[in-house]
Formats: sequence, structure tokens, C-alpha cells
Amino acid sequence: MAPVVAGADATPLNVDEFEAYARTYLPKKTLDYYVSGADDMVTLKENRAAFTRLKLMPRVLRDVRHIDTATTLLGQPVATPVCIAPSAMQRMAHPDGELASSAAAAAQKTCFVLSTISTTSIEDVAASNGAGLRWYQLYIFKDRELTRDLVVRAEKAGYKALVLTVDTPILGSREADLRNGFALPRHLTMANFTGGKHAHRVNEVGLSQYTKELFDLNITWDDVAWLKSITSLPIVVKGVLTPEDAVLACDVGCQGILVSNHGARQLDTVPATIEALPAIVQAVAGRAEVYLDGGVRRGTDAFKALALGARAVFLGRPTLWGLAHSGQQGVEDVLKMVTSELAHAMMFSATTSIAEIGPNYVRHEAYFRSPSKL
Ligand SMILES: Cc1cc2nc3c(=O)[nH]c(=O)nc-3n(C[C@H](O)[C@H](O)[C@H](O)COP(=O)(O)O)c2cc1C
Ligand SMILES: CCCCCCC(=O)C(=O)O
Repeated sequence: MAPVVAGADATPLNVDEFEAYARTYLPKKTLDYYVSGADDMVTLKENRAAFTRLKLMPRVLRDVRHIDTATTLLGQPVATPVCIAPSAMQRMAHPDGELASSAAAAAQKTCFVLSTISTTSIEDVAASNGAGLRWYQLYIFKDRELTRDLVVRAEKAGYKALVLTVDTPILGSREADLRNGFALPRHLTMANFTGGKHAHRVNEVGLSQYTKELFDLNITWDDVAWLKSITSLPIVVKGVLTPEDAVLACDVGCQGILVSNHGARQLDTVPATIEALPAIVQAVAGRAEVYLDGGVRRGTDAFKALALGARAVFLGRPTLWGLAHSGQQGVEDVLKMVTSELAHAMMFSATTSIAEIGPNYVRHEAYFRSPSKL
């Protein structure tokens, strides 16, 4: 693909231009790992296409002098509902890796979620983003003592919620990674697992083998109950795509549900998250906060997700592209860009606060073909 931007100093104007930069300058193995979806990548395309099938229904002639994108997540204030999803191994994109992303989130007063599979430790990230809102993404390992240890460390380091990823019993099949023999480069480490018996290395074995060896195929809702019993942090369950599981998550006491298909990297041909969202919001009926990730690239995407009941959206690849472009500054630029596009969508739709954005502001394109049937 030809670069859209002229070079390192040209400032991209949108997320796609950040991606174009990353596609040009990242090493192939890294780029393929970041960019890929599972199998035929049907869901990867759907995550984007489904947003374009939704049309905005703006209202007019209201006072739009003051647009406020601020909201709260589990009671914590944020300046924008555009947050950072957990992405593994960020030092492959930039030497500052997770330190840069978490500092960017803090500077933009939004939420950063640290991946368990990070190349910077729980404690080092905490030190770098000070008072910024941080959540910790957790996998439940076969070794429950190790899992408990991660939870204790996250709590102690001031993370405000646990984001339990539940869509990864095994790693999705990303064929480019298989072809490339993808593994963490030798100069980087799994920073949360460097000492003693908990030392984990994915430099030799690769992610797929790592998952097979250490992840538990027998994780159930009982384990979520166990997790609740060992922590006072709220639990957000990440990777829910059906109303049935959303209800079970509420029943077991999860305070948040992140509607996610893992950026289309796990089971291919599952629905786009924006299409799975409305039924989940309806089933949850206010018992938990509902968030969305997957394919959010524009402020209008964020607006549509909020209109359909998400409290916030999380960006995965876009912040990796910002990181690859210019470290903390690039991540900040991506967050600012999508937030400012959201503010524009709000102004054009005559909604001045996040709370005003409701389902009347979007319609599926099918409506315009046969409005009487919908
Ligand atoms: C390179 C990469 C690494 C990821 N690593 C993790 C991870 O460690 N834990 C996790 O729960 N999700 C992980 N995800 C999924 C993201 O949290 C998120 O669900 C997804 O990227 C959102 O879709 P988007 O990339 O289209 O914004 C990863 C995604 C990517 C692209
Ligand atoms: C160690 C394997 C778990 C997956 C880590 C990263 C991830 O979630 C991804 O999508 O890649």
C-alpha cells in the first residue's frame, strides 16, 4: 500500500492515515501480528462495514455552543468516552510501549487498559500514568496462585477495575502469524512474568503454544465468582457477544460488560460488535455498564455505539498505529482526533452531552428501503 502521509513529520488527519504510516514503517512480523484477524477475516471487515450500515439521524436548531464529552466509568470521571483497549506487547510498536499509551490516556483524561501480555510491568505503568484512570486486563491462568498474584499486584498499584477476557480459551488462528512464525522479539520480555517460577517467555514458543500450555480450558462462571471473592475491584467481562452471557455476567455480579470480538482475532464470522450491542444492552437493562470495542475508527462510530447504549468505546489497533507513529504524542493525537470527531457528531446532531445521545439518532440503512416494516 502506498503511504498516505509524506513522512515522519507529516501529521495524519485521521486514524486510517496513522494506519497507513504504521503499515509502511513497522517490521512485517509486527505489522502482521497487529493487523490480522482470525481465519478469513470476515468479522474483521464486518466490524467496520456494520458501522457504515448505520445512518445518523441528526436533530437541528438547538443550542450547541457547549459540547461536553465527559462521562464516568464505574463512577470514575473521564473527559471522553473514547478509551484504550488492552493490546499485548506494545514495545514492538515503539520503545516506550505501554508507558507511552498509559501516559497518553492520562494526559487526555481517559481510561487505559493494560494487557496481561504487556512488555511493561503493572507497577511501571502505574508509576508512569500517575493519577490517570487505569484498568487491568486479566486472563485466568491454570495456575490460580499466579492469577491471584496478578490481581493483588493490580489492586496494590491502583488499577480501578479488572477486565476479565473470556474469549480466549485458545488463540485464534491468525494465518499470517503462523506463516511468519511470530514470537515476541528477543530483546523484549513479558514484563509481568520475569521472576522466579512465574517467569514466562514467549520469545521461543510463540503465543499459540504459550496459550495452550498456560491457559485453562475449564474456566466457567464459577471462576468469575471466585475472582469476585478474591478482589474488591469491580469486574468487567470482556468478550461477550450474546444477551444470554450478558445476563449471566450480571447474575454473577460483574459491574461491566465489554461487548467485544477481540478485534475479530478469535472466532471468525461472529457478528460485528455494533450489531451485537443492542440486544445486550436490552438484556442487561441497566444492571451493569456496557462498553464496546471493535472497528471504532471515527467519532461517528463512537457516537453510534453510544446511541445504541454503550457507555464508552475502546480503541485497539488505532492507538497502536499512533504509538508506532510517534509514541505518546501519536497515541494522544489518535485519542484527540476521535474525541474531536465525536464532539463534531454531537454538534451536528444537536446533542450537547453524552447522556443525550440515544437510539433515535441512528437508523439501520434497511429502514430507508422499507421504513414501514421496521
Ligand atoms: C495486537 C493486538 C493485541 C491484543 N491483545 C489483547 C490482549 O492482550 N488482551 C485482550 O483482552 N485483548 C487484546 N486485544 C483485543 C483488543 O483489546 C480489542 O478487543 C480489539 O483490538 C478492538 O478492536 P479494534 O482493534 O478494531 O479497535 C488485542 C488486539 C490487538 C489488535
Ligand atoms: C498469550 C496469549 C494470549 C493472547 C495475547 C494477545 C492477544 O490477546 C491477541 O489478540 O493477540
